[in-house]
Amino acid sequence: MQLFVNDLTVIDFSYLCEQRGIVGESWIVDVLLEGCLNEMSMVLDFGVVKKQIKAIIDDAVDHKLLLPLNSGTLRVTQEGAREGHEFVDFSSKRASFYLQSPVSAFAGIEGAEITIESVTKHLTNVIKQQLPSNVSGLTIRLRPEVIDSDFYHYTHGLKKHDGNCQRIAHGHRSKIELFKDGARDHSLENYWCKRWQDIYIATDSDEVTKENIELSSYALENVNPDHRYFAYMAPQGRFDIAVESGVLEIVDCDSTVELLADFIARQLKSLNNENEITVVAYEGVGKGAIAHVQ
Ligand SMILES: Nc1nc2c(c(=O)[nH]1)N=C([C@H](O)[C@H](O)COP(=O)(O)OP(=O)(O)OP(=O)(O)O)CN2
Repeated sequence: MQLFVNDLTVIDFSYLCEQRGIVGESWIVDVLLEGCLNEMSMVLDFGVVKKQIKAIIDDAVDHKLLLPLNSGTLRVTQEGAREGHEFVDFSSKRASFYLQSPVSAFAGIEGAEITIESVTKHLTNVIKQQLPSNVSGLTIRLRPEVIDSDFYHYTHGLKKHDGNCQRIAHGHRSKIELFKDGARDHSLENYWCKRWQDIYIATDSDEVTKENIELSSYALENVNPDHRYFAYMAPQGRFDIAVESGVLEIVDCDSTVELLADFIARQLKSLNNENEITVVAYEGVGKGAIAHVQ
């Protein structure tokens, strides 16, 4: 007997890519289970699938930075890091990135690159270990949202969030809808999606000097004048990141979707003073914020 739950959850995360650098991503998760019926005449209670399997998936990859463990340009070390923290150093064709975070903010994935296949394999292995004995088969399907307009991938961290969004390098794949005097403007959307393609969004008040950043000794020897430094303490621990300016947008606000919508609206208003601007900004799949400027 087979049992399915489509749209079980959305995983919002970032990953390191040798070509693209740091990439924010959102994938919808569908689950198919196979097995014989238990004493309740069920393969597995939907309640268990929706709570426990979702929790296993969240714990494994949601709001984390996924590390391609076999990439030749990745270095991971705990030497010199705070207790329970880790340093991650990575170089890509676009830029190099250096981080310190609590270990729980990272997830190592086998392979030289992060793909739907490598993450599916990772999740399948983790979930299989925790299934009851009557469940013999598990198929995980990960898929990006179908979007018929422009979208961007961004990475950020929310230091004031009391959950996993405080992690300094998690991200989203998000669409955006922009309106000038009530009319949709696809060329403006295209401009913002190019500007924020594979971008790291940092808050100006989190910027620190090189003297105050905590990174690996390798990172401190290899940063270049183009790197900017961001760090904060949050309930889970200390977070640090060095990002090159070519892949960075520094905003004058927290990077909640409300304030990103407002940031874009303010920028557009300054260039289109006569027009009423509306920004519908998504954070991942099916949720977001709307900002209006008259
Ligand atoms: N009002 C807002 N709430 C939250 C924001 C935000 O910008 N405005 N942002 C976040 C995080 O950035 C987070 O990445 C998004 O969280 P979400 O996917 O909703 O988190 P969960 O994993 O807890 O939700 P699931 O339904 O389990 O996917 C958080 N909140």
